[in-house]
Amino acid sequence: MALSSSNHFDRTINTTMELNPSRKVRVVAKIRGFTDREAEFASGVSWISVNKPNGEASESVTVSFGDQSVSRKDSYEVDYCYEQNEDNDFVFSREVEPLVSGVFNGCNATVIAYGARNTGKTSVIQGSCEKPGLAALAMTEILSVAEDNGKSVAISFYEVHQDRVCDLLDPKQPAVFVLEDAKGKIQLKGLSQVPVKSISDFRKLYVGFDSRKPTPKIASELPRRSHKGLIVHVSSHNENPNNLPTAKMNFVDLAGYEDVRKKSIDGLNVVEQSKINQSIYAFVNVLHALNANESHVPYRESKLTRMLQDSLGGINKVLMITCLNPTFCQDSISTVKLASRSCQKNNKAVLDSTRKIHSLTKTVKISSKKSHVPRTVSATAKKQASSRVLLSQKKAKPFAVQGRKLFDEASHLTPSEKVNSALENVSIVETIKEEEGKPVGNVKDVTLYLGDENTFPAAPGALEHIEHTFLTGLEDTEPTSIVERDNLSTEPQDAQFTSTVEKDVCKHGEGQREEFTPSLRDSTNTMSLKEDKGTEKENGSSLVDDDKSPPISVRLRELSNNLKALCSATPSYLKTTEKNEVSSYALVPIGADIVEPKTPVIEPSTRAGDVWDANNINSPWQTCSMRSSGMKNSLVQECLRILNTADKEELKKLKGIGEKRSTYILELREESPEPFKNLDDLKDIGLSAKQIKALMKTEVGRLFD
Ligand SMILES: Nc1ncnc2c1ncn2[C@@H]1O[C@H](COP(=O)(O)OP(=O)(O)OP(=O)(O)O)[C@@H](O)[C@H]1O
Repeated sequence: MALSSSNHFDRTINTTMELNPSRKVRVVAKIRGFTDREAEFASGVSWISVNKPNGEASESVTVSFGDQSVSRKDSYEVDYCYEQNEDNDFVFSREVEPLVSGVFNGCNATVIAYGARNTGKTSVIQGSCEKPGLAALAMTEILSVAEDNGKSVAISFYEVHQDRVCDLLDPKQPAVFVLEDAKGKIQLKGLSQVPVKSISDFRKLYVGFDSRKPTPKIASELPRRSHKGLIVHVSSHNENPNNLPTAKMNFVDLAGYEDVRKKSIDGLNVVEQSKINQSIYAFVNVLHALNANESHVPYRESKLTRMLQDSLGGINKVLMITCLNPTFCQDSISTVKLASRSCQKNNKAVLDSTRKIHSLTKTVKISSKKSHVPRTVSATAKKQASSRVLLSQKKAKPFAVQGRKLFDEASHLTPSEKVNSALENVSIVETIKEEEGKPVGNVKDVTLYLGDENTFPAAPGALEHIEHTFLTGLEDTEPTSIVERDNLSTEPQDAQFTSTVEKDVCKHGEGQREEFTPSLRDSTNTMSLKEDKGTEKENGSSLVDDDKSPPISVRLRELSNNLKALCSATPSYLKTTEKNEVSSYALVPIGADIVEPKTPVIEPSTRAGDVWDANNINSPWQTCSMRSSGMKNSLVQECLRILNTADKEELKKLKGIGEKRSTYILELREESPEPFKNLDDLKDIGLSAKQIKALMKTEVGRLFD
C-alpha cells in the first residue's frame, strides 16, 4: 500500500476540495456496519439511504433517514457517504491517502470523526489490530514515505475532557497547556512527542489504547467520555534546506453527541454532556467558518479547536467524517444536519444573473451602516454588528447566537421561524428620486434588503418564505413576476425587494442621510417588485402588471403590516431595545447548550391567508397563547414522527405503548408507511383520548427532566 514514488505526491483525487479549492473542509458521512444484535433486530435493513447522483464520482450526495415517504424532510447533503459495505481501507484510499501526500508537502491535515454516540467513530479513527482505523492506515503510509525521504516521525496522543487537556502517552497524564507564543503560534506545553519507527510501535502506543485498561466494574470507572486526538509529527532528520517542509497530521475522535433531553445511557450528567455538546458545536462552527471563508474563525471557543488552530486554516486540509448508526438514532439526524451545513454551496438565494438595478437616483440609507453579520457570531463580531432598521422601526432580534444557531440552519425550521430568522437581516434603504440634487415630487423607493448567503445563514428557505409573504401582502402581484436569477458576482449578494411608495420624504431620515455605496448597489443581485417605470425600461422588462395591481401605497401598507406582525412574532427573549443591541447577541452564549430548538409553529387557525394582523396580537398573553399552540403542534408532530419511524424499543419508551402495541404499530407501518397522521389515529392502536393526552403530557414533562 505504501506509495513512496514521486507519483504519490503528484496524485490528484477528484474530491470536493480539489474541485473547489476555496473549500477547506470536506464533509463525508460513514454508515457503520450492523452489530450482531442490530442485524438481528433490524433484519439487516439500514434506516439510512444514500442518493449518489453520479455514483462514486458524485460531487455531493444526499443522505436520507427513515422511510422516504414519511421523512422526506430528513434528507441532507454531504460531499460523499460511505456505506456499510465500504470499510476503512476504502475510505482511506479515497480520502486520507491524498492528505498524507500533502503532509509531506508541508500541508497539515486533520481527520475528524464526529457523530452521535455509538456510531463507530473510534472504529473509524483508531480501529483495532484486526481492523485498522484510518490513523493506523495513514501511519503505515507515513512511515513508509518518511523512510524513503529521510524524515522522522513522532506522535502525541492527548485527551480533552471537559476542556482540560491531558497527555495520554505519559503514564502520569499531566495537564497540557495550550499557549500562544509571541508569533501567534500555538504551543502545547507539557505534551510529549514519542518517536515511532514501526507500525508495531504505533500500535502499542495508540491502537487498542482503551482495551489495555482493565474492564471497569462500576459505571464511575467507565472510560470517561472525552475527545481524543493523535498528532503525527513528520520532521526532517537534518537541516538540509532541500528537504521538503514538514508538517503534521491530526486524527480526532470526538466524543459522541447526545441530546441532553435524553437520559444518558451511561448516566453521564446533563452538565457533562452539555459541555461535550458545546465543544462539538464549537468545532462544527469552526469548520463551517473555514468552508464559508469567513473572516473570523472562532477557534477560541473551545480548547480543542484552539489546539488544532494551526492545522485548520490556511492551506491545510480537513476531512470531517460524520459517523452514522445503521439503526434509528435521532441524534444521528442532528449531527448530519450540522455537518451538512458546512458543505452547503454558497449563494443559494434566487438571484439575477441578467439584470441589475440601474439607479440614477441618489439614495438615503436610514440605517447607519449595513454590515454583514457572519454566520457564526463570535463575541467580537457581535460587537461589530451594526444596527438595522425595520419598516416598523422595531428591531427583530437575530437568532444568530452560538450553539443555537447551528441547529437553526436546519430545514426543520417552520416558516415562521424562518421568517423571524430572516428578519434579522432585513434592513431598509429608501431611495429618493432626485434631479439636479432636488427630490422629484414625493416619490421614493423603499428597498427591503435580505442579507446574502453569508449574512443569512440561519434559515434556508426563509428568503422564499419572506418572498411569499410579501407576495401575499401584494395580493394582486403575480408570483410569476418574480424572476429566478443566478449569481452575478462574487461580491456579497443580497436579495432585494423594491417597491415605490408615495410618501413625504421629509419624514424620513432627515439628518441621517448617507450616500449609498454604489459598489454595493451595483453588486447587489435583486429580486424586485418595482413600480419604477423608468428603471423598468432600463431593465427591459416589467416585473409587475400595473393594471392588475391595487395602488402601491395600499400594497405597501399591507406589506408593512405583514412585517409588523412578523416582528411581533419574534420571541420576546430575543427582542431588545436599540441600546442593548450588542449585548442581546450574547443572550444565548456558546456556553449554553441549546438543544435542537422546536420553535413554535403558528397554527393555521391563527393565520389569515398567511397574513397576520398585527393589531389582533395586542397582549403578551395572546402572543404567548399563539406560541404555545405552536409548540403543542410541534410536539404532536414530533410524537407522530416517532410513531411513524421509531423502532420497537424506542416506541416502547412512549407512555401507554408496550410490547403488544409496539408490535401492532410496526405491523400497521408495514401496511401503510405513515399510519399516524394526527393524534386521533392513535385510537387505531386502542388508545383512548385520555391515554393519548397522558402520552403527550409525559412527553412534555420529559422536556423538563
Ligand atoms: N463497521 C462496523 N461493523 C460492525 N460493528 C461496528 C462497526 N464499527 C463499529 N462497530 C460497533 O459499533 C459499536 C460502537 O463503535 P465505536 O465504539 O467505534 O463507536 P463510537 O462512536 O466511538 O462510540 P462512543 O460514542 O461511545 O465513543 C461497537 O460495538 C463496535 O464494535
